[in-house]
Order: sequence, then C-alpha cells, then structure tokens
Amino acid sequence: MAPTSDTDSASDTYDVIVIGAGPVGENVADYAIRGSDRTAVLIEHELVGGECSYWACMPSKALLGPGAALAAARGLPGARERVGDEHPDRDAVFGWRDAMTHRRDDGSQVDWARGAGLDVVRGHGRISAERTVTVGDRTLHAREAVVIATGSTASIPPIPGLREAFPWTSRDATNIAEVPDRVVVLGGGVVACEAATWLADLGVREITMLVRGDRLLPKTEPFAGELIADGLRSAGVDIRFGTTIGSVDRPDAADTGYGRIHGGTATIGLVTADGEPAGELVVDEVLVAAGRAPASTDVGLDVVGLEARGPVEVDDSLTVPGHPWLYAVGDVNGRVALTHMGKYQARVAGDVIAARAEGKDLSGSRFRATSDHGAVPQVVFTRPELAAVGRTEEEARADGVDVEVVAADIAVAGSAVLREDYRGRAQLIIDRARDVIVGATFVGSGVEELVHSATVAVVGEVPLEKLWHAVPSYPTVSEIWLRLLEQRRV
Ligand SMILES: Cc1cc2nc3c(=O)[nH]c(=O)nc-3n(C[C@H](O)[C@H](O)[C@H](O)COP(=O)(O)OP(=O)(O)OC[C@H]3O[C@@H](n4cnc5c(N)ncnc54)[C@H](O)[C@@H]3O)c2cc1C
Ligand SMILES: NC(=O)c1ccc[n+]([C@@H]2O[C@H](COP(=O)([O-])OP(=O)(O)OC[C@H]3O[C@@H](n4cnc5c(N)ncnc54)[C@H](O)[C@@H]3O)[C@@H](O)[C@H]2O)c1
Repeated sequence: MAPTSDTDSASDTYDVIVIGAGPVGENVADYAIRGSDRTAVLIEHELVGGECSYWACMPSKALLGPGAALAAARGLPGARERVGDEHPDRDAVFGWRDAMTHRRDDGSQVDWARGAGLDVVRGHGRISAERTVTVGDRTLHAREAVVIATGSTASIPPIPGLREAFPWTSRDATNIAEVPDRVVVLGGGVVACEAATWLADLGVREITMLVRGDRLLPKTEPFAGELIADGLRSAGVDIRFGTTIGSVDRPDAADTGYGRIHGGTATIGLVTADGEPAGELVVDEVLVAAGRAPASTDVGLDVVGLEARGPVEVDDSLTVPGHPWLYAVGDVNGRVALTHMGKYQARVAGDVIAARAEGKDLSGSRFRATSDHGAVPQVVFTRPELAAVGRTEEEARADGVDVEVVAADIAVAGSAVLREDYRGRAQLIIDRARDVIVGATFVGSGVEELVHSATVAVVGEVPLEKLWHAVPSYPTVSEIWLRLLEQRRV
C-alpha cells in the first residue's frame, strides 16, 4: 500500500533521528531509546520495513521454500511417490510470497514502531546541518544522534542499451507476477544464484547465467560454488563463465511494473571477459544481479563535508569519524550487506547512542561491531544450500593465519536419513597456532540450521580440544562435526 501521509508527533526535536526505516533503522531506533525516556523518529520515504521485508529477503525466501520442500520430498522414498508435478504450484507460490510481504502494506510495521515508542514520519530525509534533518517542509533537530540507515539499491552496469531495455532487478524477480519463457541473468553472486533457482522452480524454460569470472559466489570457498553450479545445471540452468553482456537491443521495451515482463524480446550481444564478441542470445527478460550500491547519494552528506557517494565510512562503534553525532548502519556503510549483520550493527549503535546520552563508559565489547571482521555468517538458499561463517581459506592465508584445512563429505548417518540423494561437503579453516576455528563452510540440504554452531565456535574461539567434547546428536547432519574433528585427533 502506498504511504500517503505524515504521522505522529508534531514535535521537531528528538533525541535520535533515523533516516531509513528498514530492518536496521527500526532496530537502531528501538535500542537507542529502549527503557529510557528518550525520543526517536524514523523517517521513511517508501515502506517501513525496507528492502528486506518487501523486495529482498522475505519474498525471495518465500519463493524458494516450496521448491525446496518438493525437492526434499522427492529425495525421500515414501514421500517421493506422493509428489506429483515437478514444479510448485505457481499461483499458490505467488500467494505465499504475497502473504509473507503483506502485499506491501507496512501497517503492521508502523504499529510495531509506535508500540516501541517510535514516531514515524513519511518522506525523504536529508541532513541539512549538523544534527538537523529536513523532511518535506519539516526541519527536525536531534539532541543526541542522527543515524543514516538508508540501505542500498541495485546496480545496473553501464552496458549499451541495458538501461533502456528496462531490465529486471531483484525487485522484479522477487515480485514476479508474469513468468517469462527465456531469461538471461547477469551475475554469479547470491542474488543471481537464488533467483535462477526460483525462476527454474516457476517453470522458466531457458535460464542463461552470464558470469564474468570463472566461478559462482566468488566470495565463498571454491568447492561451494562448484556444488551450487552442479545444482543449478541439474535444474536446467545454462551457466556461461567468462561471459558477460556487451550490448542489449530491445526495441519494444516498456516499464510495465514490478515483476511484469518489460516489453518485447531482447537481443543480447555476448562478450567474453576480455570484451571479445561471443555470440547472441534472444530472451524475453533480462535480470541484472550485478551487486548493489549504498544509498548515500541524496542524504545531505555533502552538507557536513562528507563524500555524497559510496559507502559511508564508520568506525567499529558505527560512528562517522570526526562527527560524534552521526552514525551509519546497515548496507549504507558498505561493511556487510546482510540483514542480520545490519541488525547486529543496529544493536551496537543503539547501545552506543544510549551510553553516550547517559554519559557512560564505552569500553565494553558490546559497543563495537567486532563480528563484522571475520565472524560473518551467511546462508545462501540455493539447492544445495550454502552456509558459511568467518574466513575462507584464501582470506585466512591473506591474514597471515597458520592455516590447517579439514574437509569431509556430508554423508554421515544423519544426512542419509534426511534424504536418499543427500550430497554435500563441509570444511573447517583452523588457526593451527591458536587451535581454534576461524572459518567454516557447509554445503548441503538443511545446513542453514547448522551454521550457528560454527558461528558460536568462531566467535567464542572455542579450542578444538574442547569442541571434541561437544557431542552431536544421532542421527543428525550435525554429525559432520565429528567427522571433521576426527581428522584432527592425535
Ligand atoms: C534479492 C535479495 C535477497 C536478499 N536476501 C537476504 C537474506 O536472505 N538474508 C540476508 O541477511 N540478507 C538478504 N539480503 C540483503 C538485505 O536485503 C539487506 O542487507 C538489508 O535489507 C539491509 O537493511 P537496511 O535496513 O540497511 O536497508 P534497507 O532494507 O534497504 O532499508 C533502507 C530503508 O531506507 C529507506 N530510505 C532510503 N533513503 C531514504 C531517505 N533519504 N529518506 C527516507 N527513507 C530512505 C528505504 O526506502 C528503505 O526502506 C537480500 C538482498 C536482496 C537484494
Ligand atoms: N541469502 C542471502 O543472504 C542473500 C541473498 C541475496 C542477496 N544477499 C546480499 O545482497 C547483496 C547483493 O547481492 P548481489 O548478488 O547483487 O551481489 P554480489 O556482489 O554477491 O554479486 C554480484 C555479481 O555480479 C557480477 N557483476 C558485477 N558487475 C558486473 C558487470 N558489470 N558485468 C558482469 N557481471 C558483473 C559480480 O562478478 C558478481 O558475480 C550481497 O551482499 C548479498 O550477500 C544476501
């Protein structure tokens, strides 16, 4: 539902002003005032709940769930015989997605904000002076803090004809309403891999992924990208490495709305990573999944002498250096573009704002977002799933860690009971000198619930000698821990 009016208090002075009411903005405001008589306002120019709730995490996971459930059932004798159609029911999947996104009605999120004691102001917020933010004809003043939590937007590379072709971005893919027959996906990152998975589920006949590098998910362990490429190929996806788009020609392009096919067919001129011609493709839709840019260009950063583009630089207390009243949290600071990490930063920033307001000492670890460095967990909801935390082998070596790698196939009793066709692999990156795990990667079905055990081990710096006594239950996929630790038994 489109936001229509400003709401709440007519007061122009708050303790805390937050620009951007995505998951991160909501949390920082809540933490900054919780249990106090401080006041805070959320400024939002679109929907309270942000990208995650309506355009990103929630709809994408809703679209992926039914296909994953069918695949799990197909892997288990007794259930397999009851699975009819290969694909999920399209309309029912769309209905489930729409239920998860509340059909873009942010009423419940606004209610939550008000219940938490936050004011909500609709409109575009811009810093207009130190501790001052303008929204429409209102000028708001902050006694304690201004927080930029404006998120990020999809990047569209400057390829001739691409922008004019009205390509789909992740917003269209997650809010898909019409299913194109042939789709080209530009990119090999997380959005590209997840979207190719649900497009295949929804019955897109030809999916071609163009990946300019030589592997998928280049920020993760190479074996993970290989297993996910195998999974996508078995779903019928054509992955072309070392290939990208050189030009797009779509004479009948039209902005028909989110998730609708944006006009007639497009002819894609393919080029190699070196720019050499590599043939043509004719498709019904183009999905650009080529990363995101911080939404920092139109929030008035230049007014306070900061660069008005790119990530807003912050220290580990999420404070902008030299501006002790100004904070940047979530995607906009370029540290980690994940909802759970943005919300973690929000808890840290909220606590910092509260402590500063109360004149408290800021030396405790809760006032620093230390997990942003080397302890970031992420789940990629492909088939198989990928779940990882901490550093890859390459990153650990680059950091000078005395690396030991242990790896094993996830083919222990627990996984065999879960699915007849279980396939997966796990790997730990060990700091030999300190006898602790600094990274872990799991690929397989059900691993999304396994990664937190590794996160606890990494953040807690639990010695491997002690981990040996953490006994995994039988029969569960967690038994992979035993197989991995056995390799280190002396
Ligand atoms: C397709 C897709 C799937 C994803 N899936 C996952 C996932 O499964 N798990 C995960 O952890 N992460 C996922 N992410 C990443 C996740 O969506 C982001 O990390 C998260 O949304 C960042 O939260 P945020 O609050 O920083 O920004 P946003 O969610 O982008 O919120 C920022 C808000 O600020 C508002 N705003 C911007 N500028 C202004 C302004 N000047 N004035 C007023 N309001 C403004 C915007 O309208 C928006 O509501 C996914 C991303 C994509 C694209
Ligand atoms: N499950 C999850 O946690 C989840 C799901 C989706 C997105 N996200 C997050 O959202 C963010 C955005 O995801 P994303 O996949 O858009 O970004 P990404 O950075 O993961 O991947 C971008 C891809 O686009 C390619 N690319 C960039 N510019 C290109 C160009 N000019 N030509 C050809 N290829 C180009 C890159 O090589 C890379 O393969 C990420 O931080 C991601 O972690 C998380």
